[in-house]
Amino acid sequence: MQAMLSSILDEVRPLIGLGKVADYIPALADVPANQLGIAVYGNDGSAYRAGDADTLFSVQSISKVFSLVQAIDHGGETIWERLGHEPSGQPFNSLVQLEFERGRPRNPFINAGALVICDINQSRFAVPILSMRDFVRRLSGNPQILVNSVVADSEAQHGARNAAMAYLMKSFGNFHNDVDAVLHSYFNYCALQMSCMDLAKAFSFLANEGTSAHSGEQILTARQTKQVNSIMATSGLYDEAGNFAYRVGLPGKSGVGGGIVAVVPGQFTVCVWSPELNAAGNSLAGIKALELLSERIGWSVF
Ligand SMILES: NC(=O)CC[C@H](N)C(=O)O
Repeated sequence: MQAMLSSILDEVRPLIGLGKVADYIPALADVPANQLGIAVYGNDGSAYRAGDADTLFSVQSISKVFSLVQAIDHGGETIWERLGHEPSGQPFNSLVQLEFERGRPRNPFINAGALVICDINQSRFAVPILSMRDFVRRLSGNPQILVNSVVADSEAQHGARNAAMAYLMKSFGNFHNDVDAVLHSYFNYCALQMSCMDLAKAFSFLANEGTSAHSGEQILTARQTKQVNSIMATSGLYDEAGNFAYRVGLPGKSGVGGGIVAVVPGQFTVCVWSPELNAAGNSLAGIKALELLSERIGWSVF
């Protein structure tokens, strides 16, 4: 595995320069584009890493999985009264479908759906940002994980589109808390800083029927785990979810910080990071690395 990860990084490195680092959040535009890392965490506790696997980066939309798991943990099936679990076929920050569908987002991994999930969590936790931080620390086994407030503030200053989605949903009665308060939480969740290894460990319960492979803690039931993985497989990469299924064939979740986490159920989780994105806002070299990995291990969920 170790040799395989190093050779995959060597093969995808030439793609650096062909994508574009996210710049609509100004603090992300400063991230050096030539970084590349990969980490694997096995259900047997084995850990493998190559490249910049321990460098911290902004998790961005990967945090949408943590928010969803918190909401399921509290509300179970009732959360689906507020949003769907269908692919959207639209960019992650699209407003068009939301108007047509009367403020009910297609799924929890596009921004509108994540904002509804954050609204649900806002009603539950006294200090939602601290609850999230502690949850992620527990999931990853790393008590040092922090939010980068420079990134959160930078996004808040350029957050008009997310605010528009939240207000549109409020106009349809599908948003219960103060919009600014929920946006503040959402931007802070997105600005969590983690490494590939932190994220691979944090997602390990999704490869292990709901139980964290490193702590033994049950996070979700096996049935809920199947459900979260299925939404990752159908919507984790927005309007590129079909292409990701076709090329990689694993449940995955991306973020505009350039990270992608993928789950090999029953075996391991993998996180790859390369900051340059393709037109859909997903890591260009990251997708290629995962495609090579799934080919080499000869395994996919399809
Ligand atoms: N796809 C992403 O990672 C988007 C997250 C980003 N914080 C936003 O709301 O636009």
